Amino acid sequence: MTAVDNSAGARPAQTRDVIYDVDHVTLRFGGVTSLNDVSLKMYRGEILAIIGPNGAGKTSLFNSLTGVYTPQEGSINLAARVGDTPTSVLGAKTHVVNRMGVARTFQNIRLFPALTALENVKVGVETRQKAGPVSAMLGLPWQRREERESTKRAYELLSFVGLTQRANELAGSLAYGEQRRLEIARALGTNPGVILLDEPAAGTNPAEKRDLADLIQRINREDDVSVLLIEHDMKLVMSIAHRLVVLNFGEKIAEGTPEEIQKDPVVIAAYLGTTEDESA
Ligand SMILES: Nc1ncnc2c1ncn2[C@@H]1O[C@H](COP(=O)(O)OP(=O)(O)OP(=O)(O)O)[C@@H](O)[C@H]1O
Repeated sequence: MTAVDNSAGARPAQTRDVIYDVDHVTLRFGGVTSLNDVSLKMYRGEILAIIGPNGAGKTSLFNSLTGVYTPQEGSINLAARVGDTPTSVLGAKTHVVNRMGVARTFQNIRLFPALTALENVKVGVETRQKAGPVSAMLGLPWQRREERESTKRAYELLSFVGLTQRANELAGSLAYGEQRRLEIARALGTNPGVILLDEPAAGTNPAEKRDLADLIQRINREDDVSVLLIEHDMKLVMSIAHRLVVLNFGEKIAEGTPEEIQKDPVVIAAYLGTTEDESA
């Protein structure tokens, strides 16, 4: 992996503009506590990674941030776009959280395989438009204008993720790494302030991982979208994240820069499966 300039990490600390404010969140499923009193802040402009061993609670956190789950305790406030007033996401439906400026990709790719790459991105873009099926059928002038704008924006996004040449191919026929990038393009189509990427590098080869690392940094710099990332590939995470939050057994055990996290004995013990006492 090439050396990466993480200096943008200084930006959030200066502005302290909070996107997500997670405060003392606890999420239980029957007897299982998947998040235990977790607090964290995500700042505008940053690439923040959530890491931790299997079952640590990373996906539970993503699901709580996007309205899929409603934690029993604590609060989660969101101000995704510049100037937004912090608003609780607890109890909000996922599509409402999306409209509040949060886009997401999933561990298991969720494209429409029988639609073209272009059509998949247009689905994302059109969630922001006002035309419904009736006006689309009637072909009203503003509806036709929206259609043109949506096609133009979808082409821009395909170009941004390097898939212009694939625009008219079925999503299901694209290579795995291309599908991952297409999912990101579709998510960006909803014009988010923050994008949540759930294991974007899963199943990709080393060249695809490098492309992905580059793409995530471009989203953050050129498109000015804050990025929250779950990723098991430590090399990738450490090369692009400004900050990391580490979960283990549903609890936040550490938070800091890649350099701080890499040498944190509590984190090392969690990944090696030992307790501090055992490793002493
Ligand atoms: N819908 C659910 N019902 C019951 N238990 C759940 C549910 N979702 C998550 N859990 C439990 O919560 C805990 C945390 O799971 P979660 O999927 O959030 O971890 P993770 O860090 O994302 O793991 P992985 O890296 O393996 O994806 C696990 O014990 C899991 O079994």
